[in-house]
This record gives sequence, structure tokens and C-alpha cells, in this order.
Amino acid sequence: MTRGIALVRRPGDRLTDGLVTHIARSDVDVARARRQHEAYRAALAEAGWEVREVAPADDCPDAVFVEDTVVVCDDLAVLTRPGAPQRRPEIAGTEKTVREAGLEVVRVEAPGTLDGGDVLQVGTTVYVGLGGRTDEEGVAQLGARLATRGRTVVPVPLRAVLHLKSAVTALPDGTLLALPELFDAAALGQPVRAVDEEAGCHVVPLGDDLVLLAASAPRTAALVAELGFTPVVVDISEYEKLEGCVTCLSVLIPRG
Ligand SMILES: CN(C)C(=N)NCCC[C@H](N)C(=O)O
Repeated sequence: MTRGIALVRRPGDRLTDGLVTHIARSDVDVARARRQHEAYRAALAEAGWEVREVAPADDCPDAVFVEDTVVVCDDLAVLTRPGAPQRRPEIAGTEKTVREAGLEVVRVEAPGTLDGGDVLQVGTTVYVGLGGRTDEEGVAQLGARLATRGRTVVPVPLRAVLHLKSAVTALPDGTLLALPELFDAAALGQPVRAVDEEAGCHVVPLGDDLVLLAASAPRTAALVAELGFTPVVVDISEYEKLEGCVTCLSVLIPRG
């Protein structure tokens, strides 16, 4: 029995044209990115997830960052309306896959914008980054949709960072790992544990004590182990060149 479904989308040939907002552009090695994606998928499978692929959207260079296209909460899939207009065609493939997975499907409607990378779910609280990609209308719409599942949305203003989950994510026990200078940390209403590596604030709980994180955060991997969890380390250097992180490359749908 698997833990549930992990949605992923393979990188396309145009990956190197992906958006870059807060860092300098550097060349992406697409062949290496494909190998890293294969290893990422293998890590999810090894951790007990059924890896299910969303159809490629090769005209969209950022389509591999599938997290931004949908927010899954229990049996509900909220299709997003990405803040970057060129990413909106990515939604169709995700919609097909979440429908096939049997989820109820709703969406963020215009003029609201919301990227999945701005949505951090911790228990029944859903923190949503307000910044370059997600606006107040998007937050309000998400709040209304997730209220049907007993969730409370808390807006969190961002500073110079792409997404909320570029700056803070949670360990399985709810401990928030963060770079607090990148956002209004007081808005979370709970303390964070500051990390000293940029990629250290990007973790994905994979079930039980397993925690996925990037090879570029070795000190945080050691911290995660000290705290009693088991780090699962993947090299995603080619995606980091496009402001991607371990969270962005999948959407986990735990078995109901
Ligand atoms: C948590 N993060 C960072 C994400 N969910 N998405 C990253 C998207 C990166 C892409 N180049 C873009 O700019 O859209």
C-alpha cells in the first residue's frame, strides 16, 4: 500500500528559458536536470509514494514546477491562477490528472492570482504568501474554498523572495524552518527556527520521519537528523538556478 500519489511533471526542452526573478540567470544543463528529476522521482517512490506524471507542457518552460498549479487539501484540488501569465497554460494538464485521481476540483478565478508555492499547510492552518505572484484576491478565494475543509488561511507578506515556500516550510512535527529576513515572520503567529543555508528552509515531509531536502543544504540535513528525522537528500542544482526547490517539483496527495 502506498502513502498516496505524488504528482510530478517532467522537465521539457525549454527548461532553460524558465523565469528568474530574484537571482541572476545562469545556464541550465537540461540533460543533467532530467537526471536529477529521475532521481527525485525515485526518492519519492522509494519513500512509498505512487509517482504519477502530469502530461508534459513543453511550451511552458516552468511546467516542471508542478506545485504552483494546484493546492490539494484532503479530497479537494484548488487549481491555481499563476501570477505569471505565461504559466497559466500549465493548469490544463494538472486539472486532467487531479480529476482522474478522483479529487473534487475548484479553481481560483480571475482576477485573483495564486501560486501553489505560496501555500504552506501546517495542520489546519494554511499560510499564504502575499507577494509578486499571489494577490489578496487569490488569498481570499483560497480561504473561501479551504474553509469548506475546516482550514484557516493566514496571509503572510513576502519581501524579496519568489514564494512563501522559498522562505519557510515545516518539519513533520510542525517546526517551521525559515530564513525570517525574507518575509514578515511575525505574521505566522508562531516562532520559527532560523536556518543558515538558503535551501535549508525548503523541506518536504514524506511520511513517518522522512524529510526530503536538497543536497545544497548539508548543515540543515544534519540538523534535521539531530532533531530525530531521517533526511532524504536529492541534488536539484539545475532547478535551483530557476529559483526552484524540493517542494516545487511535486504535489503530494496522501491516501484518504
Ligand atoms: C516554492 N517554489 C519556489 C515554487 N513553488 N516554485 C518555483 C517556480 C520557479 C519558476 N522559475 C518561476 O519563477 O515560476
